[in-house]
Formats: sequence, structure tokens, C-alpha cells
Amino acid sequence: MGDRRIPFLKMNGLGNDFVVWDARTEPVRLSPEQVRAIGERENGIGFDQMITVEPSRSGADAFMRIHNCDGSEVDACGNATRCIGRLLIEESGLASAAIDTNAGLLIAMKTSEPRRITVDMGVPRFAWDEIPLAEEFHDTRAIELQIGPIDKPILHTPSCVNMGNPHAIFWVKDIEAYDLSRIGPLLENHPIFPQKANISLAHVISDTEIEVKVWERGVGLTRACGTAACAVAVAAARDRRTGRKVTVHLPGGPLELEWREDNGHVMMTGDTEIEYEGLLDLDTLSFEKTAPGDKPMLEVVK
Ligand SMILES: N[C@@H](CCC[C@H](N)C(=O)O)C(=O)O
Repeated sequence: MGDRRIPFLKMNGLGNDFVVWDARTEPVRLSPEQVRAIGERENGIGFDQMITVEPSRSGADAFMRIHNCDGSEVDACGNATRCIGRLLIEESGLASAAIDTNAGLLIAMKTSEPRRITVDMGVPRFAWDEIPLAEEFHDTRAIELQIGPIDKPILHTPSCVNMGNPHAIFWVKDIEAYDLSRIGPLLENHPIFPQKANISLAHVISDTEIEVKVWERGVGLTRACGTAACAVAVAAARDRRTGRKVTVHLPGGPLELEWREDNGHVMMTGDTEIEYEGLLDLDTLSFEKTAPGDKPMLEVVK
């Protein structure tokens, strides 16, 4: 029997963490059950998203496939785009990398700090059928949600944005006043969102600062969500709650966002981290850590 162990990288963007496979020369095929098992925090490697870097068919530097830890494949992940951008930039020695995704081509750019990457996340979409919503809404800045009495009146008119994936943003005075782990699943699975939605609670601190907590579709509460930060920044500027350049503060740290006036693209800048390198045994799904990442490994190798 051949060696059924495959190398992976464990990375994160502000604590939103990923297992990354390099499948550019050898394909990595895992069933949804295997993805869920590897994603388990107790017995598996543990991750929010699994990222498979594949050859690009469009001439980009690579194609990035994204799975949530519940096994579902999704089209966009902002924090992972920065992480994969960093890997491709370090590999090529160039100033930028073109990353193909199911949501379109995204460009990652190096900054003056090696771990900090800027990504052009493309243009946001606002039409009800592009978000998508189950019913026609002329204005998606405050859609009327039919929900139970408990979270009314505040949590019932989210602003909706598609950033390659669906987002609903609830403007609140205090993001800590809500139990997002309780209301997150109800809102994520609300029938108005036929493809479900990522749910953000957002509080505008000033013209340039927003505080956000995210319940991610297919994951749950995360330390950070890059596309949510983009969606919140765009929704805030669209409503003139802030200017077009803001810092979005997430539990895992800040992201710098700019919704450009000239081409409508959203630029996101933030940190990336390589946690460690490892090997996964495909038969048993056990793994070992083989090398440290950006920081020396604190844990003993399993
Ligand atoms: N963590 C991500 C978003 C990942 C996908 C999301 N859970 C979805 O289902 O759309 C990010 O940084 O954007």
C-alpha cells in the first residue's frame, strides 16, 4: 500500500482558520463526511474552511476551492483569499497573484509587511435575485423580515449584500446585547434566504470605524469573516452611515476596507498567519504537525 499521507498547511486570517491543500499537481478528493471529520475541533485538525488550491483553467495563478466545515462548497472567502494570495506571492516573488474562484477572479497584492495582504474583492451586488432573496425587494438596504416576536423590533430589517456569497447585516447599538449563537442559526436559515446567509451584527463607531460580529453560514460564530467585513463596509457607505474607507473591527482583529469610487471594487487589507505544516493520514484521518509556521509551535507534535 502506498503512502496515504498528504501534506497540508494550517493558516488563519485574524483567527478565521483554514486547512490548505496544494492540489495543483495531485488532486485531493475528499467526501463531505471526510471534510466534516477533518474539520472537527475535538478529534480532527479543526478549521472554519477547507481550502483546496487547484490549477487554474483561466490562466490565473491558481484556482481556490472553498468548503465550510459543515462540508458545503461555497464560492467566496475573503480571509482565505489573503492567505492563498500570500502563499502564491511568496512562491513567485512577484508583487501580486491572480486567484480564480467560483465567485470570479480576485487579485491579491503584497504590502510593505510580508504577512499583510491586500485583495481586490471585486464589486458587491445588491439586486434581490443576486443576493439572493426569495422575494422581490426593490431596495435591499432594509428588507422587512418576518421573524418571531423575541428579537423584534431591532433585528428585523437587515441590509443585504452579495460579496460572492450572501450577507445580511443588522445595524445595532450594541453587538454584545444579542446572543448571536442563538439567533444566528435562525437568521442564517430564514426562508427569505434561499441559499442561506452569513449574518453580521454591526455597530457604527464613527465615520471610519465599525464593530462587527459574524455568524457564518455553514460554520457558526467565527473570529473574523473577510467577505462579511466587505459587505458591512459597503452597506454602511451605501446608507451614508460611514465614508467609503473604514476599519472593520472583528473579534479576531481589524480589517481595512475601501469601496473604491472609480471602479466600485472593494479593497480589503489585513494580516495572515501560517500556524504550522502537517501531514494527514487519509485512511485514519489522524494527523501530525511537521513544521512550525510564522510562530514557533507551542504544542507538542501529536
Ligand atoms: N470566512 C469567510 C467566508 C466563508 C464562507 C461563508 N461561510 C459562506 O458560507 O458564504 C470569509 O473570510 O469571507
